[in-house]
Amino acid sequence: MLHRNCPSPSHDDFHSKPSFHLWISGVSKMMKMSKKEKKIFRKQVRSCKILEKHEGIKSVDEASRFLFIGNGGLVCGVQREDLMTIFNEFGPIEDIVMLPEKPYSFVVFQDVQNAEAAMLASIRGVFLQELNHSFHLSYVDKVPHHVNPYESGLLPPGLILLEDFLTEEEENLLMELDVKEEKEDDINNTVVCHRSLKHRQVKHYGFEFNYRTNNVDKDHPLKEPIPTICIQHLRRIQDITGLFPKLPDQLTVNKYLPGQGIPPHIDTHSAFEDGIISLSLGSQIVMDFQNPAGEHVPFLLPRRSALIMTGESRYSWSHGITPRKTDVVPDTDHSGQLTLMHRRTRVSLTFRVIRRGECNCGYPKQCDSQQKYKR
Ligand SMILES: O=C(O)CCC(=O)C(=O)O
Ligand SMILES: [Fe+2]
Repeated sequence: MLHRNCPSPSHDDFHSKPSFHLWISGVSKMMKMSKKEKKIFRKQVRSCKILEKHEGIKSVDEASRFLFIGNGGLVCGVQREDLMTIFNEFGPIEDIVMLPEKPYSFVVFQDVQNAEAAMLASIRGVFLQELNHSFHLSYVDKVPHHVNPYESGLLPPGLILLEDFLTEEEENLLMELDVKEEKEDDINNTVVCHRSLKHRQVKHYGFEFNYRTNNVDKDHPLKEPIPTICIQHLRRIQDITGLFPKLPDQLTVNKYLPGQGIPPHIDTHSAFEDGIISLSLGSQIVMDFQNPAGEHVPFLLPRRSALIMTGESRYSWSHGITPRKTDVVPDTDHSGQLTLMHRRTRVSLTFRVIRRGECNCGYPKQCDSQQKYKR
């Protein structure tokens, strides 16, 4: 089926003839363009030129499964889940390609008919009307090569993931530690310590973590130590890994609603020993790691898994969770395809061993103990 897609203005009759026509969906239906439609068309032409300049990809007249979404990129404030929500209505999506720093993205449908339906809707101007945002759609015959970030082969050294570490029953029991409504008598550090941070809710056991100083007051333990229900799991991690000669004595419970995250950080060296454990309850999430060279590694933490950061991954890579409602993760069918997953409420239990004395790790640049003596 032929569509009048995104002609280059040089051979286009757009400027020469005031009224021109558009082919739609193979139905030989000619549409006289209104002033508004012409404006959209002009923007579409502009978007296509940007596409060709940036990616060397030309729009094509023939309908295809690949849709170029001009004005639909990350720098336009469009999120993957916006595209998913909008375009999923037209049929199953195989891939969404969003490139960092670009004003466009690509939606790959499983079937060409679905792309045609989306194109037709776009011509009718139905997208993002409520957000006062218009997309400029064109067919393309390929999408830019994008490296699957999960297949880069780069992994933070020292990172250990124990999948299916907890049973569903154990997960449910541990969820009881969830950050509940704050109770008046609980919040002044006497029993346990609750805090509502901008991006998530936290609760501490054993020692309070102070987010202003990024450290703990080691001389003032909280009255409530790590709950006994956790100890069997910590012992199991001890057995499996051979690590943790001393069991963790500090626990932070983080509760993330979909859309919430934690900024990239390295847990303060002088506050905690090597070996940081994080149990994921209620939802999988992608944790972003970054090394000092600036290389990013997204790392999927499945629900009911235990993550253990040791050595280089603990001391010199930062970790964080980007605040968003979805994650792009490898498909469970191991096809190498990426798929979009909606986050649910995630409760994480982070267990750490309070450090007594200074840190003398092999990563002085990231070590507050060792930087202190340099000043
Ligand atoms: O939520 C998590 O798994 C990690 C939390 C974390 O990094 C922290 O509290 O320092
Ligand atoms: Fe952390």
